[in-house]
Amino acid sequence: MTQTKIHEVLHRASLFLEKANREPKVAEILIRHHLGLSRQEWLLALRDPISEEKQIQIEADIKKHAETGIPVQHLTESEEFYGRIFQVNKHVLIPRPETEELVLAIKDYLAAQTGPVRVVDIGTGSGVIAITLALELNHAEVFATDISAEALQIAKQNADQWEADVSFLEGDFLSPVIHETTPFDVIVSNPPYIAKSEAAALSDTVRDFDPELALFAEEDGLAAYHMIIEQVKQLPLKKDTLLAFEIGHTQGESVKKRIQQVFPGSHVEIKQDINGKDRMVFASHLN
Ligand SMILES: C[S@@+](CC[C@H](N)C(=O)[O-])C[C@H]1O[C@@H](n2cnc3c(N)ncnc32)[C@H](O)[C@@H]1O
Repeated sequence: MTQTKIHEVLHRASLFLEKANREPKVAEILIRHHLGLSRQEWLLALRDPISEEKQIQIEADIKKHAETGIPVQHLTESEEFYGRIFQVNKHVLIPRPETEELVLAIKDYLAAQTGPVRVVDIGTGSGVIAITLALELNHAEVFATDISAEALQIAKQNADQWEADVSFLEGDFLSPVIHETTPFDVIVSNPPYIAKSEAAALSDTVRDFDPELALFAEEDGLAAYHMIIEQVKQLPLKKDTLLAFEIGHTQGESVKKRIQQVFPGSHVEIKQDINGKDRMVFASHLN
């Protein structure tokens, strides 16, 4: 009897997902996960036989994903961010590629800085922004807050795994660092920014699986920005302190206007992502 090959399972699973209106690429990710294959090993292994036991496990996950929309990252409990694998679970937002662009833009902003930098990441979730900045910047002192104790637990595990030095603090946006007396160089946040009214239009993969706390905000999705901007006013600031937000693509002008109202004379720039959509707001000269 000829044994089933990996590429045959891939073909079958991809077709199944396509018919279910799901992304066929998920098949490769799940098969690699179950077989413990890296991207490099994958191509070489495609013609290898696969055991019946593994086929059953893979098919069960493919079916679950097709039927419920459960994100592949929840099945593998991991996601790559900025070239590193991070643990994720139902308590944290699955990190998005747009947020990698935010980290890159912050690195660019700090490129000329030679000394140590102080960073606070607000609503850290899985910790990807804080941990990546701690690892990518020279001599960074990094703080990260979240209101979710469960999210902070995952963030701490990720920091331990990557040996990143980050102080994680539980609390409301900037509250845990509000009494700091030394100014931050970077105040960064990818806060919840989706309006509740948009929930129905979201894909089930997002709406039913990312934590509500990570997705939705009042005031048409702007409430978190408003609260954070008010809190920034209470912090000691330097001229080149950067306030960096990830935003929903329609929110740039509203967030910019609010920053300029609270900090007249500030320099505020709306930045686009790789798809040409407004995705970040960077503000400096806040004092
Ligand atoms: C959009 S997620 C971003 C997660 C992570 N920074 C990322 O970019 O993948 C927003 C995060 O803000 C947290 N959050 C929501 N409300 C908060 C609040 N009032 N204070 C602190 N964190 C909050 C959520 O728990 C969630 O982890």
